[in-house]
Amino acid sequence: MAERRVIPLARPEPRGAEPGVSVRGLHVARGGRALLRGIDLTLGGSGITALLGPNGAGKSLLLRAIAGIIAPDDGEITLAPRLARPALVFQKPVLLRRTARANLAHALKLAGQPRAARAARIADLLEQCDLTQIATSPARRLSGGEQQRLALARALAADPALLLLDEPTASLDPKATAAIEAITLRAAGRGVKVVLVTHDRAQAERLAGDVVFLHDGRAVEHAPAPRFFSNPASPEAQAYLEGRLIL
Ligand SMILES: Nc1ncnc2c1ncn2[C@@H]1O[C@H](COP(=O)(O)OP(=O)(O)OP(=O)(O)O)[C@@H](O)[C@H]1O
Repeated sequence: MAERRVIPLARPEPRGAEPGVSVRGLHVARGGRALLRGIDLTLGGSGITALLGPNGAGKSLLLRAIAGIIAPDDGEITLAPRLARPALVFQKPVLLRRTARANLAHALKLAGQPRAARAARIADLLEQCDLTQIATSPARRLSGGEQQRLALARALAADPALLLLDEPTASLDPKATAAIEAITLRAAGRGVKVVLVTHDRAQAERLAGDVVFLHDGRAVEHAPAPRFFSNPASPEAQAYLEGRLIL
């Protein structure tokens, strides 16, 4: 009989041994400028990894490359088969100009979910993301936080094993941020691998099991979060964590 898993609310620890995302010699250039410059990384198949670093470091580009929506100029990215269909959530939610429920119905249809199963799944997603009360509201009338919860619900519709979040709370207030963080932690608790781009060091401390610090197109450091925050190894990360500009 299948074992039922209890969903922990605490920060999930990375299971380091299980490979998830492998990035080898990744280079991305645009307009003759090298933007990602030889990134080598191995991320575990579960837990939350934060991509942290100053503006322009290359965090979003790396996330998009992992998502497969930008092509490397050199190098390769390999996803474990289980993670092969990632879902991506942007800072500014991209939603259909229809109700919250219709947005989820559309996502489920795209995910190939049989029509008969959709209603129950929509109810589940609305519940998970605290959207049940506003299911019939037009998405464009929702607050920023509600729209982002809907974007997350839509991303979760296809039951992805890899969730890629690009600054999902950057324009949200603390309460809305807390709601997004809770959904993220619950997803990770169910075994979804999360890669989170954030500017917010405190958010990385709250959520992440491991941190990749990027600077100037390079992954300068990759460490377990407690070690990264208490004892960063690279001068760049030390400067960043002390609030100094890295020139
Ligand atoms: N399509 C593009 N063409 C030219 N330059 C680009 C393109 N996309 C990104 N860049 C540049 O690549 C660098 C890295 O961008 P990226 O968005 O990945 O940074 P980031 O670390 O996510 O920064 P931020 O936190 O400000 O979003 C920046 O200097 C950016 O201006």
